[in-house]
Amino acid sequence: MTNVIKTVNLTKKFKDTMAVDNISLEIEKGDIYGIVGPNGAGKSTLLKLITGVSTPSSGEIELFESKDLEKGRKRMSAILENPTLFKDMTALDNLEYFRIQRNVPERSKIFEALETVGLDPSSKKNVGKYSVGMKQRLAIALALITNPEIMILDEPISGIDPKGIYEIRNLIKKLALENGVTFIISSHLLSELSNTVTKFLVIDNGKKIKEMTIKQLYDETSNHIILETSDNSKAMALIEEKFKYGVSASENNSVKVLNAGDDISRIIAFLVENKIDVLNANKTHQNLEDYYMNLVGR
Ligand SMILES: Nc1ncnc2c1ncn2[C@@H]1O[C@H](COP(=O)(O)OP(=O)(O)OP(=O)(O)O)[C@@H](O)[C@H]1O
Repeated sequence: MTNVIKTVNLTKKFKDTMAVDNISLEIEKGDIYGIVGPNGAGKSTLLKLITGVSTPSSGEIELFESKDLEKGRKRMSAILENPTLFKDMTALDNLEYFRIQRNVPERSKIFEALETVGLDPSSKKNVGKYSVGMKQRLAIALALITNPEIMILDEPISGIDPKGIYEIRNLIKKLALENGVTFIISSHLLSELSNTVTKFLVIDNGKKIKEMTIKQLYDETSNHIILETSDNSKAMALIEEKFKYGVSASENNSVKVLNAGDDISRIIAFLVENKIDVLNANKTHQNLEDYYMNLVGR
């Protein structure tokens, strides 16, 4: 696979603050790459370094496997803060303004972009009357008119209602899958990104805490077992002794066996051999926010 973005020991220091501290990452074509971290973790600064809004104190960036960043950044579009949209103009007129400003010759691009994000080009409604979600879709349309291969969106779904989030999510996935656009999107919440990204990086105090694919996340968080048995106390004692897994009493008169998902059949068979009836046995997910809080600790 082709690396479209690579950073090596990327660092940005502001006086006493290490906003980005030695971050190395590799993002492949078509990835939807999430950057997650609490307030002040360094997410925006990292995005600004990649887009060239800010210059690194040290470290390196490669775009499309090249150090020619000026050329690479022409193939990238970013929405770092709420873009300035003209509130008393329609979506179409806003896009027309930006098309001319950005020297995009084909007028058809603005219709294509509106269609992609699901906004009606013939709408007479001024943008000032748009919901937050519609404004975000328009911002994405605006970023699309230059046909970017990389899109960088700083907190694209904050402040949007669930329906709006659903639409933005599907839009990002569609663009990644059908058009091969590579995304970097940031968020405070792992749960907000987990339905969208293919891979993510958790940062805090500018440092890389954990990088994993979404599959690894689900493997790590879905590996517990919830059991209902005819004798929970005895079941807990036997499982702990035989398998050395952590066990605890769980809600609804059940038993939770930690990180034991791969042994579910052996555990059931063992309990039955020991004359304990297993009434119910399921693998379960750890709450993603709990998992995330364990990683960042705040
Ligand atoms: N221009 C600047 N001058 C001085 N310090 C800065 C500057 N920009 C960011 N910082 C500091 O760098 C750290 C990282 O900030 P950054 O905005 O990148 O975090 P963030 O993860 O995007 O936070 P948030 O989610 O609150 O937007 C913070 O401690 C911030 O105060």
